[in-house]
Amino acid sequence: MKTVAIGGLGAIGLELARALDRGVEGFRLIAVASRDTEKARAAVAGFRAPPRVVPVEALAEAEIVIEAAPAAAFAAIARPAIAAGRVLLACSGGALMRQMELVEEAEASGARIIVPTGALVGLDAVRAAAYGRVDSVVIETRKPPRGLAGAPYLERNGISLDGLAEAKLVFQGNALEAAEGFPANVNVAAALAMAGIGPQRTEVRLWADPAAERNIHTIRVEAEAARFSMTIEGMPSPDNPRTGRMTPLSVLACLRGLTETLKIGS
Ligand SMILES: NC(=O)C1=CN([C@@H]2O[C@H](COP(=O)(O)OP(=O)(O)OC[C@H]3O[C@@H](n4cnc5c(N)ncnc54)[C@H](OP(=O)(O)O)[C@@H]3O)[C@@H](O)[C@H]2O)C=CC1
Ligand SMILES: O=C([O-])CC(=O)C(=O)O
Repeated sequence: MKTVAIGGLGAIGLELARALDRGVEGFRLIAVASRDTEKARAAVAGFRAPPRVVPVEALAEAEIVIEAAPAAAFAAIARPAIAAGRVLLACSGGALMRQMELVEEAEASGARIIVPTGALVGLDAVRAAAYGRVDSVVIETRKPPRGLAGAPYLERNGISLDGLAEAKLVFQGNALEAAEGFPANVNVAAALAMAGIGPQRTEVRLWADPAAERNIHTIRVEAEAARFSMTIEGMPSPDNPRTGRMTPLSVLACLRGLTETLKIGS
């Protein structure tokens, strides 16, 4: 049995905690941390085996630490886990991409940092293609306006999405600029950039679309070995419209992949 701890109990973290409590072969949830300790206690109170509610630094007691908190809380969860040489599953890929010195720290401590595919599709193909020449990687994301509300880039540039009548291209730039401007929205772009040709060369286009009922991500890759495009239309989570329901499922698949005898896909 590998021990697991979760930092953040929102749309992703609570789903994962519930799934682990129902039983995921080979893994046992021992601790959780969140911003509001009382809320966290109440959330896990009815569990079959309630995990301890601990401060974020104590999550590193577990062999596997799942980070599922806002980007601003990423380092507080990641650093102790990395220092203790743990396996860190990081949902806030954009935050990681902006603090890549953590990867060097992990190398020194023997920790591993794993970014699940999350709400995206096709990172296996992107990683494989990146062993050869890749000419371009583009991601186009389309979300209902409520899934983008409050992003720092929109506020800084005075872009209002209220009463939007048709789809609007709200951002075009590289993955680093996107992660800075939309920390709660473009973790998929960050994961794509880290899987492929890096944040400077990965192009991001972000649309607010009042007709969209799903979070739609299309990637287009031009590489020497292959040209491919893939689209995923994720159902927004009922708890947080910015986050797709695929994300906790992807983290579960990633977790199982750490130990399963037969593992399909890279
Ligand atoms: N890789 C991917 O494909 C995707 C990644 N994400 C990213 O994953 C992360 C989690 O997303 P999601 O579950 O939707 O987010 P939510 O906003 O639904 O939940 C975040 C949770 O973190 C808690 N929290 C807030 N501050 C802290 C803190 N300082 N320390 C510990 N916990 C804290 C919140 O507590 P409280 O409720 O008390 O505030 C809440 O329980 C985000 O960074 C998001 O952008 C999201 C979607 C897809
Ligand atoms: O869930 C999604 O569609 C993607 C998302 O929010 C992110 O990348 O942060």
